[in-house]
Amino acid sequence: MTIAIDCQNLTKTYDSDGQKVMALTGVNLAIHQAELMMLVGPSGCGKTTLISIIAGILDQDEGHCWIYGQDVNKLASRDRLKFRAQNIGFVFQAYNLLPALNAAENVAVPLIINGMKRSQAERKAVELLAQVGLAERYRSLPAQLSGGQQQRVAIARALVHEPRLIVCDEPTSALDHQNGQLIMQLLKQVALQNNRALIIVTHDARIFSFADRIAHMDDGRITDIEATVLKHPD
Ligand SMILES: Nc1ncnc2c1ncn2[C@@H]1O[C@H](COP(=O)(O)OP(=O)(O)OP(=O)(O)O)[C@@H](O)[C@H]1O
Repeated sequence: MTIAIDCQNLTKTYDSDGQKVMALTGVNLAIHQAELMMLVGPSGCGKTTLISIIAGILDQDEGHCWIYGQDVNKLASRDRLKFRAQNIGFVFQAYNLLPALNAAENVAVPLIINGMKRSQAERKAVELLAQVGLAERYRSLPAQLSGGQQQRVAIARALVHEPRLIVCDEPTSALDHQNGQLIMQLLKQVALQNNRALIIVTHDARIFSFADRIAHMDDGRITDIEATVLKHPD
């Protein structure tokens, strides 16, 4: 199996009002191509910090993280932005939609950043919104959508440019069972496509069965990695 993401000995300390907070204390984690890895653990154990480093949004203090062979930390900031825009889709816990743009315009952003013409990008965005069950709502502003609908827009935005790596922080937290299953089927289908990889932070036990492996985290490190026994019927 070919490795997509290789984290070695990652450490990260935050400075919080003069106090040092050790968020990662030496994380080693490898994720294979075509794999869906879930990351679970108690609040504050470092999950968001780890996936932010993997996604190139945050710098580690020590250690290395190779994404498809590229040590993103070593790239100059312009090249890093380009690498991220082309290769990584990120679903934030707080969705981070742009409030002045409607759903289709929000989803089109990664395509436009990567150089696609606006009209073509918005057409593709509408197609993806239909896949997440929002065909009728593409003209709505984020404020006109429910939390679950905003979450689905954020997921469509993370997938639209077909990135090789998709990183999701609690992607089903605002979704009911039916929409949670729909989104996981879509994410799983995407992850299994040639050479992609997917990492999902979640507390949602209803979706554990979609994982290929589950990494358990505690106190800033990975404590255990289990291959899932239960496979989803789909
Ligand atoms: N910007 C920051 N400044 C200071 N401390 C931070 C910052 N971000 C995170 N921390 C601290 O680092 C530790 C790890 O936080 P992190 O958000 O990675 O945990 P988490 O496992 O994702 O938590 P949750 O499940 O609650 O989202 C926590 O102790 C947190 O308080």
